[in-house]
Amino acid sequence: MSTHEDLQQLVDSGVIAVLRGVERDDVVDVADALIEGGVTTLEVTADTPGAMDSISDLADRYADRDDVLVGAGTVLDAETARAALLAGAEFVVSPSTHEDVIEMCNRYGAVVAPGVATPTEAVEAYQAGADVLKLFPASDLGPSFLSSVKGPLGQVPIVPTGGVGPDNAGEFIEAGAVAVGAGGSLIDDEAIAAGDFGVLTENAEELVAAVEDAK
Ligand SMILES: O=C(O)C(=O)C[C@H](O)[C@H](O)COP(=O)(O)O
Repeated sequence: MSTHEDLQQLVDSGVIAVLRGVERDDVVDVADALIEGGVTTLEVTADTPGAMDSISDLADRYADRDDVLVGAGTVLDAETARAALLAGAEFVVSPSTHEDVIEMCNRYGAVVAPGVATPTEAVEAYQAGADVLKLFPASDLGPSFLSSVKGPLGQVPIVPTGGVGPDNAGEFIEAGAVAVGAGGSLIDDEAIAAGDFGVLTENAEELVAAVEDAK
């Protein structure tokens, strides 16, 4: 798919699941459970041991699923971005803005979502070639901050991430977010350790419902 189509799909999906610290042995079960609950955009963070292998496992598993997007998160440099793209990542997310990461993703046609926390950072990242911006840490900044930023910067697609869950996702969408990113409210380490992946499906369903209701 083209960058534009991937971006559209990411936005339409409404929720980006952040898989941080999920072991490679569990990653397919976790992904299957989230997809069953309606979360079809999956970000494996690069600080997770074996992250590139996990990305590759997921990219292979869902190669025939046009509705599933696999990407990399916590990407802080161009080397990590390139490794993620080679492993099969279709999008790259960072908690901060790195021009070399944006450049690398633009070069290979992958969606890139740098992290921003101020209007100046938002404009600079968008100007540098970001496709969508991750507002981070979103729950500390709050929906009203997002709504204020969207006043003058209505053209910039923003995905709030960090502390987002079913209780506040709707407020962020109403404040102008195109989608939300969520880790902690979806991923339950105890449930994963117990092999109870149904909990993740329920978490996904709850978050998707909150986003859909607000759209
Ligand atoms: O480093 C990154 O690229 C990140 O994705 C930062 C956070 O891990 C996410 O923002 C998820 O935060 P929670 O939903 O609060 O778990």
